[in-house]
Amino acid sequence: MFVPVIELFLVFIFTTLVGFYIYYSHCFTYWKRKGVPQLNPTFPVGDLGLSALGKESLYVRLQTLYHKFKNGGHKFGGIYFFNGPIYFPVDPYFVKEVLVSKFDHFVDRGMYINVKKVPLSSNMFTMPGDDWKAIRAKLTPNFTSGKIKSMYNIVLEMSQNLLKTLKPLAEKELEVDMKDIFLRYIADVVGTTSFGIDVNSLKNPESEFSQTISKLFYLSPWKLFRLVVEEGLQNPGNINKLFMDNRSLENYFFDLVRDTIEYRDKNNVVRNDFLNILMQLRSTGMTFQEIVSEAVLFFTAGYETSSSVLSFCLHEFAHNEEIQDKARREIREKLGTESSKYTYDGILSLSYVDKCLKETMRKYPVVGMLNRQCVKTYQIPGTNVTINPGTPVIIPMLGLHRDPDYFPNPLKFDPERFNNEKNVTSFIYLPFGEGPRNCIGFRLGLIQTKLALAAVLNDFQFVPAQGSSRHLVIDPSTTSVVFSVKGGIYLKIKKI
Ligand code: HEM
Repeated sequence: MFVPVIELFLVFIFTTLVGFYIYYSHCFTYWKRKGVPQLNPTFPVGDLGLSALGKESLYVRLQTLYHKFKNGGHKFGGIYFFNGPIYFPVDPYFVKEVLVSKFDHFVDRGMYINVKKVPLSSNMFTMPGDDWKAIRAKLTPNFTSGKIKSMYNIVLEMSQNLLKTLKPLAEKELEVDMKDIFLRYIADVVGTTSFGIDVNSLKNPESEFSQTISKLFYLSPWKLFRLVVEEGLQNPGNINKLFMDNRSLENYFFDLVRDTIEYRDKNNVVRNDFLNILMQLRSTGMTFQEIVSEAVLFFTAGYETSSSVLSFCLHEFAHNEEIQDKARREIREKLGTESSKYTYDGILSLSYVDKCLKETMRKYPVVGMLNRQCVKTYQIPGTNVTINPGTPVIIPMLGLHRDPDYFPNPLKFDPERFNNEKNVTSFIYLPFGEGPRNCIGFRLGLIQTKLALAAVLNDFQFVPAQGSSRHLVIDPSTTSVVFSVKGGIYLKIKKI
């Protein structure tokens, strides 16, 4: 009696595994059956290759897939994240279809949201359809150049703190991790504008706020494992759970915002910052939970992105002395040498610095891909193929930005590419995304990076640290959503 039970059990296990394998392999025929070009997905990771094991950056992998489709003469294709199918436009015409022309078919990002279990998971970045439209409409008037200009003094004050932090390091001509310094500068700007508190992480890197946000971006292997089991990785949008499902962070931010709001209400404090704007929106029905979620979003969306752009740009300046000198000349000629007097309009007039930043964001698109989700059956133009609602879409930004057909010699840092903006074909250069769901905070992102660059270039010179590599390489094992470099970005800093 005993032996047949074991045998039966083994047969059951074997049949289940074979059945699962057959089902899983069948998933890899999804695009072929639809008549959409696909590559050679492999069991079990699909098209993710080594990036599934953290041995190649996901953005680099997507860049490889982009070239495989393009070299095969395809303008779009279908890829697989594990066994999940993803629509993958390659040609700018098809990119534009998703982001703008047929935006109503691709309104969502398909991000994980669960307001009850993970309250911070729901915000303007992640919300679907009508909820997103409503919040975007409410918040858009608060990101105009006029509103950002009214926050300029906060940015100016932080830029002066940045100089104070760098001065003693420059006097000793030390090699400094500029990514770390800029993270602290941006934490001070975005933390102050989003939460209305003096963050002070430039002066005090060990502050409670600094410690807490370092947890926001730390992802333990255990969390990743739980995510795989609970949600799967077939949809890139599930990554949102990884970041926002953290009870202690949640408590910290809820307490922080509650205390500040109570204080401001009690003392009639009005400040030119995002928190004030969100507080005013209470009259339109915005709840406390929504206020905290949006404040945390503004912080996270501006923090790693802006500090990465700044450190990448300085890295390029260090390796291109002439470009660094030309940028400094422009700053001093147009704005003088007292950076505490630089004005909002003055910063905007720095056209060469602007080109340098554009070229930085081309070479190192801090968010290496854009994502959307199909919400309405979409027919790919010129074909009978339809994309079904629920299908995720990925736009391979790194592939486009480093495509030699669009940007010859793509690893060369050449701000002159942007001399004539018309030369930069649209829907190829997408550092802030495009269409109705582009980056709402791009003005703040640009002003805080330009001002910091102007201030530090005016006072200091940057040269490569010993042994630093010419072209920054994305850390393959990173779980960060931004283009993240292993070991920081070290530069030697000298007083001028
Ligand atoms: C240099 C700095 C920044 C870069 C490179 C950047 C880049 C991006 C990109 C690529 C997207 C996705 C756009 C798309 O899918 O089409 C995005 C979305 C977004 N960004 Fe930024 N960002 C920056 C700074 C900021 C700042 C400072 C804020 C807020 C204060 C912000 C708030 C947002 C929000 C709320 C969204 C979602 C918009 C929506 O779904 O409606 N960003 N950003």
